[in-house]
Amino acid sequence: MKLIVLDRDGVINEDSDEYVKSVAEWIPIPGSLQAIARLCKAGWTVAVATNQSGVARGKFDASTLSDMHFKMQQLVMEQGGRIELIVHCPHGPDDGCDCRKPKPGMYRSIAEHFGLADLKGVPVVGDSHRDLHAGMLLGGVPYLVRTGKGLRTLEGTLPPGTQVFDDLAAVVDHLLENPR
Ligand SMILES: O=P(O)(O)OC[C@@H](O)[C@H]1O[C@@H](OP(=O)(O)O)[C@@H](O)[C@@H](O)[C@@H]1O
Ligand SMILES: [Mg+2]
Ligand SMILES: [Zn+2]
Repeated sequence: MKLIVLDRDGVINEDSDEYVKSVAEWIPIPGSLQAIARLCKAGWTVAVATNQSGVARGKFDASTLSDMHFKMQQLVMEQGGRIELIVHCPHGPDDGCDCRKPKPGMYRSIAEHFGLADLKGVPVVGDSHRDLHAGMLLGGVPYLVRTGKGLRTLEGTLPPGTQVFDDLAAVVDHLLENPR
């Protein structure tokens, strides 16, 4: 199957160092919703894996997060696409969970959801090193975008084989122009 796993904040929507705390603060990055729809129309299955420590930090609650994801899904569907699965980690850095990136728990759950043993060859798109590292632990192919925290991430060492693009739309252009 043509599966892709996207980070949320800084890839699909604008990120904030103050956390994205409300539906109103959830603002799509130009071209990202259309990019997801283009993938879907080309037969791709789109999943999202997102750290949401803002829940553990008390910045917003699970219901608000769910409302943000309803908005994201609705806006993608308005473009003719659909996000098949959204997995999030609500925990904080000190909670010792298995799902907070860079741990691979969310990516493992996504693979299991689709009946896959791993994510070998699956593009994993993120704006932070932890997104790429977590996806690669399951065999994912790393793509960094310059949106969100991507430019900051570029200042550090990237995982080997990481391909860098300006934004999600550019990643999708590349994937659709180079069918595997
Ligand atoms: O990029 P994804 O995984 O979709 O979501 C990241 C967000 O949950 C937040 O992650 C936080 O990291 P800490 O959780 O505080 O380390 C900070 O980087 C925030 O600026 C950011 O909005
Ligand atoms: Mg991010
Ligand atoms: Zn977690």
